[in-house]
Amino acid sequence: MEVTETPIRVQSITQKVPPQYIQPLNLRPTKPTTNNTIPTINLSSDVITDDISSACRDWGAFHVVNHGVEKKLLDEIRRNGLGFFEEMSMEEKMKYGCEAGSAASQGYGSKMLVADGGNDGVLDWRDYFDHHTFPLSRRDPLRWPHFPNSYREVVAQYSDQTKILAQKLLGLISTSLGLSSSFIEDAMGELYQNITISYYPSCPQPELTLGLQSHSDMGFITLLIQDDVAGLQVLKDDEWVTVDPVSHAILVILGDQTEIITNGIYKSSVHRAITNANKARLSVATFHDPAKTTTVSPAFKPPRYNQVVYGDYVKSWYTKGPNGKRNIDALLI
Ligand SMILES: O=C(O)CCC(=O)C(=O)O
Ligand SMILES: [Fe+2]
Repeated sequence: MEVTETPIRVQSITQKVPPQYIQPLNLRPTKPTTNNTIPTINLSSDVITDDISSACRDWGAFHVVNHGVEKKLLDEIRRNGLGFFEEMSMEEKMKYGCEAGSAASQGYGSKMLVADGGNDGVLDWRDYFDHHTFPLSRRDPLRWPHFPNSYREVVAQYSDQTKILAQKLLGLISTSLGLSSSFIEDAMGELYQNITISYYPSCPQPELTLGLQSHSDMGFITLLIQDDVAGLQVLKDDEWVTVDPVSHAILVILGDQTEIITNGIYKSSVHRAITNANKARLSVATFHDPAKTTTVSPAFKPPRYNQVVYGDYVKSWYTKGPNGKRNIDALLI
C-alpha cells in the first residue's frame, strides 16, 4: 500500500458523492444509541488526580476547562482556519498544496490511503491544512496561509500555548501513575508538534461517508478543538459516542505512545469524524509526538507491548492504514 495525494480536494466536489468516498456498509455511520458523555476535568481544581486517572483508563479522551490557553485564541484559530478554507479561491489555496506522495507533508491536502483490502482505499470527506510547529527549527510560517492577515501569528501563538498545556497534561498523567512528573516528557525527548486544521465540507449524503475514518492517534497526546457543528465520535465500550462541542473546552485525546508507555493502563482513544448534510465543520488537532528515532517502551513490568522506534511505528501506520487500532495491537506481547 502507498500513500498518495489526490489532486482533488473535497471542497471542489459539487455534485453527489463520488464512489471513492462511499464507505462499505459495515463502516457507515449509524445513529449513536448511547447518551454517554465524555468526562470534563477542571484543571484549576486541586484534586484532579483520580479524575485524570479514571478518564484515561475508561475513555482515553476527556475535555479540559481552565486549561490556560486563551479563549480568544481558540476563537481566532477557528476564524482564521475558516477564512482560509472558505474565503480563498481554490487556485490560491492550491499554492499551499501538500507534496504529492508524501505521508505527512505540510500544507493543504486531502489524503488518500490506498490499501489492498479493508476500507482503507475509501477516501475521507475531509480537506486539511497541516502545520509543522515544533521543534522551532521546523516552523516556517511562510509556508502557512498569508490570508486571513493574522493567520500566521495566530497559529504560532496557538502552538506555543498548546505545547505548554500538553506538557502539563503529560506531567499529570505521569504522576497519576506514581511516576515522576517529567517521566513521559523525558521518555518523549524532543517534542514534535504538528497542528492540523481539518475542514469537512457539507456532504450531500452523510449516511454514506466518513469525514475521517476510525483511528487512534500515533503519538503521545492530541489537543483538539472543534466548532459548534458536532461530528467527532469516540469509541467507548464498542459504541460510538458523539463528543458534543463545549465552548472553549479542549478535548484531550491519548495517543498510541501513551498507551505503550503506560503499559496499557491508559488506552489510546479510537475516534472518527462523521459528516453533515447542511453545515461544513472545522476542527483543529494539535499532535505531540517524539522524534522518529526515539524508542518508546512500557514503564511497567511485565511489559505488555514490545518497544517500538517511533519512526517505524509511523511507517507501519501509513503502510497498513489506520483502521481502528490494528497498529498498536500488533505490538501486544
Ligand atoms: O475532526 C476531528 O474532530 C477529528 C480529527 C482527528 O481525529 C485527527 O486529525 O486525527
Ligand atoms: Fe485523530
